[in-house]
Amino acid sequence: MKLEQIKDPQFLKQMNIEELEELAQDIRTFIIQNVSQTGGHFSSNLGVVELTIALHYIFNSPTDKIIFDVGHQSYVHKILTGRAGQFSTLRQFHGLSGFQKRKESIHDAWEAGHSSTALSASAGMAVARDLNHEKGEIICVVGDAALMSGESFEALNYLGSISSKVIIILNDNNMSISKNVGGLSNFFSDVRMSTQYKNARNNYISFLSKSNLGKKVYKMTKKIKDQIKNNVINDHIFGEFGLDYIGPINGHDFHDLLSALALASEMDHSVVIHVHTVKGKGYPLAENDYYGVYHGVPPFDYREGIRHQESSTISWSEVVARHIEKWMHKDEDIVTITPAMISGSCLRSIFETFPDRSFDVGIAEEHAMTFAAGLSNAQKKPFITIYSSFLQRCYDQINHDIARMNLPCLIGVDRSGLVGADGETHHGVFDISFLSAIPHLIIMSPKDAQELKKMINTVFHHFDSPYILRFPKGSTEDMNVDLDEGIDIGTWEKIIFNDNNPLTILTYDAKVYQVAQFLMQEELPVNLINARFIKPLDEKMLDELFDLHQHLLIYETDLMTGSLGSLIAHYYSQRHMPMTIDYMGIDDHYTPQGQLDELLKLEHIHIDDLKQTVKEILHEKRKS
Ligand SMILES: Cc1ncc(C[n+]2csc(CCOP(=O)(O)OP(=O)(O)O)c2C)c(N)n1
Ligand SMILES: CC(=O)[C@@H](O)[C@H](O)COP(=O)(O)O
Ligand SMILES: [Mg+2]
Repeated sequence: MKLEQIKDPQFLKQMNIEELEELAQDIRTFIIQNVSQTGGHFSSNLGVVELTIALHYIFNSPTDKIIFDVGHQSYVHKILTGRAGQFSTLRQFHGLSGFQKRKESIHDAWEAGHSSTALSASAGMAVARDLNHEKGEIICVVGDAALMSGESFEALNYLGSISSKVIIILNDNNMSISKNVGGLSNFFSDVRMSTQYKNARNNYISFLSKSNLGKKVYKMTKKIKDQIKNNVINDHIFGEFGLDYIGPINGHDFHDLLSALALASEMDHSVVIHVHTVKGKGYPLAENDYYGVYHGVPPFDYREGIRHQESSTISWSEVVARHIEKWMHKDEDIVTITPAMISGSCLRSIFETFPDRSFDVGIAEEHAMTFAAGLSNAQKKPFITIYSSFLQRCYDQINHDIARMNLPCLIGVDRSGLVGADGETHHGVFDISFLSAIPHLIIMSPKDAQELKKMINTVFHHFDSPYILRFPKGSTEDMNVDLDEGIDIGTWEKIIFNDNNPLTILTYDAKVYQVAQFLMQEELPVNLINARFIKPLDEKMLDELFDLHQHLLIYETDLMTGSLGSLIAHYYSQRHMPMTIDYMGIDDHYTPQGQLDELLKLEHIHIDDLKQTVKEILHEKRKS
């Protein structure tokens, strides 16, 4: 079938099971061929092909609203709702989003990117529907890992206590990005279909095969309906929450799926349908992918699979992980914690080398942070590595549980700055702003691998405070540093400095190199300071800049409000020290998806924008 011709899911209603199966095959081939070209979320989408088709078969979107938790597995939904033709633009600037997006389609009723929001949102939408006396089901598809996150539990607890109905599809593939963890995941693996439900379902399936299928597929006889209804299981964990439960069912079998969804649509109470699927289904390398290599893929040749590319550079995450691993060999009190990001944070080797001292706590950022606080309180030395954007989840834990008690730890803030294709939900541009307000934190943003390693060394030499170490997505050159080499806390570095230069640029991270290169090439009378500690500020240097009557240009690629520029402005204004300062950074809005270069240009913070600004300031100075 030509998937690009699909306008909306109505066409499904006329199909029989064989046709649905053929469609599933076509969609799988489409995803494998397209996503391997553009890059994007691969295996989660291959796993939900039949499930998504079945959902659109039984329900009527957009009257019925289908919400995908996280949204990284909504590609099949996008194809069935008329967006197959846009897949060549997936996750690109102005292109198709990698998540559900309300402005993209009337079939996208909710949008996310962070995990575990779907149940709470569904509850809100269901209550609003009932208050407005409107019709329509609210259906949310939640992965087994996303379900185990705190917010999902809060919502489950609440849903059982209200009369508004939500249909919850638990998409259980026993995988998070990598293997799923935790007690509940073991419990799910042990759940077997109750014999009673199995019998009732088998009756329904035999009814289906005798019927003419097509549109009638979900019109069950009253007898079969009652038989199944009476066997919806309540003595189950979801029963304890006050929710009905159907399953587990085979998420790649249309008979199973259609019967369970049809039944759920007949019920008048919130119900969980437990669906077993195989993440990566149909692409063997992705089906057997313990570490989540095929979860989110770069462009690759699908005939060969993802190949390791030799490169002269190394990811920032890998630099951090390897150096921490060295420290773990030296100091047995150091422990490593990740909230479900072993693969993205390059922790595989640490987990294999130190199985007793490395902890994947699942998608549980809040727990990860307070767990670290507990370890620190008991004299362990926790290293928690977490993406900047997901750090937003545990603000209170950093503030209340770590910083307030000044518990020593190292928080690695990965993917800080703009991240590119994941877009506005994932850009790590807020962390300086929200962390700089918290007392006791020491915030560091190194310019290269050498400085980063010295910072890690410094943390473990002192281990007296909570330290924040920011590093971006992408790669850098690795550099050798011994474990005893440190750096003075709160000191900045003069990269180019002449007292007579009228202008000083302050920046941090790898931008230091870009700016230095430009200044040296053009031989401009401009100073450059590596403001590698965002907190504490180098007050001695700030005072010196004041004494030298320097005009300052603060160049950031993070949110401007609350960031380094704001901290410096506050420093001078509090002391009544008048300074002329220009600021470059991201304004008060969300940055969309796209390649880094495109986004920097969009935000007017590209190195070319800096060059322009510097020339304008110097021109003004020459005039005056
Ligand atoms: C708050 C938050 N933490 C971490 C992530 C990163 N993340 C995206 S998908 C995913 C795994 C989701 O697993 P599951 O819900 O089981 O869905 P599956 O991919 O297995 O279908 C993780 C950890 C995120 N998006 N949001
Ligand atoms: C959906 C999600 O949150 C993750 O899969 C994220 O896309 C991973 O990002 P990286 O590719 O930067 O690890
Ligand atoms: Mg899963």
